[in-house]
Amino acid sequence: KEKAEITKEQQAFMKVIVDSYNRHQIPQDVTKKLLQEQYSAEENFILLTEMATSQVQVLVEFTKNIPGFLSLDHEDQIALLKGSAVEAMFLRSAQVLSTKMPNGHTEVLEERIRNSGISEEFMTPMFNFYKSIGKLHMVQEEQALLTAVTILTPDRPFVKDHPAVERLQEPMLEVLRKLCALHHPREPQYFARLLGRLTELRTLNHYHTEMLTSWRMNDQKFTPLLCEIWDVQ
Ligand SMILES: Cc1cc(Cl)ccc1OCc1nc2ccc(F)cc2n1[C@H](C(=O)NC1CCCCC1)C1CCCCC1
Repeated sequence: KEKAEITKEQQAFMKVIVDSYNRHQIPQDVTKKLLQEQYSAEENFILLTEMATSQVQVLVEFTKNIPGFLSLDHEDQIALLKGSAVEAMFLRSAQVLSTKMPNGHTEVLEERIRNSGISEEFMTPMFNFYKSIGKLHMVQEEQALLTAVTILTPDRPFVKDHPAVERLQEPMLEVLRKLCALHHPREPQYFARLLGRLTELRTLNHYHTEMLTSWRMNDQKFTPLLCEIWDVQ
């Protein structure tokens, strides 16, 4: 019995993370802009760098609210942020695309993304991921916790104190497991499928530098923050 119930302290814990996630939602201005018109590859690249730059800043604020994060070794805090920022961007992009929109808007958005300047070879893995996230119909709490679980992945490059990160990730996974059972009672494998998406996310991480350098334009410009996060320039 007690295994399934979300305890009082888990509820409090989850509230901190979900409130912070909601406070830091990227305003849907990227979809509004993309729905307005098909921009050139150059304009789209600038839009991406603007959105990505603000998303990283938002991610840092969200991460600071994760209970216990700020008591981790400072270099490990940086390593976790650097190691998860791209995955968090793709996760956020997937969540934006799977948001319910008026009829036909999602199709237009997909079309604009397909013609944005990202080279063809990355479309399939990217949209496969978006579709697989969309099919999960995650509730907000699940989205927030999945983002927190992604950030607190112990085996990122340069993380020294793995056990300390695992100790923070474990309670997060426990609450997420209970949430999945609560919101998807008829899908006992839902939690496992959710975690399976994190594996797909890592493969997208693998492509990201090529996605940027192969963008259909010359001499891409990056903000200093993105040079850190995107391993470019
Ligand atoms: C995240 C990411 C990383 C790399 Cl390397 C390459 C590409 C990419 O995003 C693709 C991508 N998938 C999307 C799905 C829905 C959507 F509304 C926008 C999406 N985007 C790009 C974007 O603005 N993403 C930001 C969304 C908010 C959080 C930070 C990132 C737009 C940029 C303008 C040209 C059309 C693609």
